[in-house]
Amino acid sequence: MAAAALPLSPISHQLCRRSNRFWYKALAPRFCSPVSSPCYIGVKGIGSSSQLRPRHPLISSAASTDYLLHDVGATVAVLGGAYALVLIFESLTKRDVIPQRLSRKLVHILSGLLFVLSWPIFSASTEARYFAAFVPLVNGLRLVVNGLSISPNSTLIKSVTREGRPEELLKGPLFYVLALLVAAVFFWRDSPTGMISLAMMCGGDGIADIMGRKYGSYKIPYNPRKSLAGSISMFIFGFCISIGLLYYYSSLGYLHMNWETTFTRVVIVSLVATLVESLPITDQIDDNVSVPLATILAAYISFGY
Ligand SMILES: C/C(=C\COP(=O)(O)O)CCC[C@H](C)CCC[C@H](C)CCCC(C)C
Ligand SMILES: Nc1ccn([C@@H]2O[C@H](COP(=O)(O)OP(=O)(O)O)[C@@H](O)[C@H]2O)c(=O)n1
Repeated sequence: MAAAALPLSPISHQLCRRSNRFWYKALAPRFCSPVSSPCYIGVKGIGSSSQLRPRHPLISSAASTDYLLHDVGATVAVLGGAYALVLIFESLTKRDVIPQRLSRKLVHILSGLLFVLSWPIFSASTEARYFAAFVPLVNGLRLVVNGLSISPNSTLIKSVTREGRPEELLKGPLFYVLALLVAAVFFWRDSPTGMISLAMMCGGDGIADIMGRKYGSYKIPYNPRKSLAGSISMFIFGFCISIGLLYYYSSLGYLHMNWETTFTRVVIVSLVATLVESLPITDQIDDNVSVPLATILAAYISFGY
């Protein structure tokens, strides 16, 4: 059912823009596509003016077909990239080019960041985010199938687990791909929140392990299992990658950042993520849950979308 256009006052326009943008964009994009026009009150609720309109009757089925073929192609390409990435690092580990532990962390860092960087290859369709999210979904299913030893794949297990036990796939790695899926579906490429959460989980948390193990002699007083070097590395690397992603998506026209305030906001969000990661809660909640969740909360409060 198409939404009904009801012009709203400027204040309602702003309220509508900020208060419903999140849920409406994530859950109702199949009914709407971006235009500048009055707010809408429709079956699914209120959507902000710069987001929503019923699918235009003049958008031809040919255009929809083009979008569909474009997104299917992009999905196949990114799925192939994911499979190749794991294979490459498994091969490097097999040939003793790099140690297994470093290989796993590099997969941790590169998988999510390359996934975020791949989002612009998907179409301008409002459904494109779901095609992108299909990639972590397939990899999540792959982790479950292998984690339950239904059909164990030694390449995946060697490249992604600490000790080579299949059931390890059902913890950190599975939470990791679920975080990628959430970022794509609920935030996508026109919100800083999802990309910053992945910058901190993939880049920040990943480098913390590498630098912490190598230079982490000075331990954190409240958590002897983590070190100051690891946390400082997470903050710096996560901040830099976050700014890099925001600049990347701004330069492509998906984001319009106020850079005078953005740096400060990303510093605050990076500090929150680093503090949460340093807490002695790993036995209760995996870093691949606590870090993205804390980052999403901090970034959504800070940026508002
Ligand atoms: C090793 C991984 C997580 C473990 O985290 P932690 O326990 O060390 O904190 C990463 C697992 C990656 C997964 C097997 C593959 C994910 C691929 C991704 C969905 C798409 C990447 C596409 C890109 C173009 C390569
Ligand atoms: N802030 C941090 C994070 C990790 N690390 C080091 O990296 C190792 C693995 O960290 P972790 O338990 O968070 O590993 P993942 O859950 O990220 O795979 C720790 O045992 C520390 O040696 C650190 O020194 N400082």
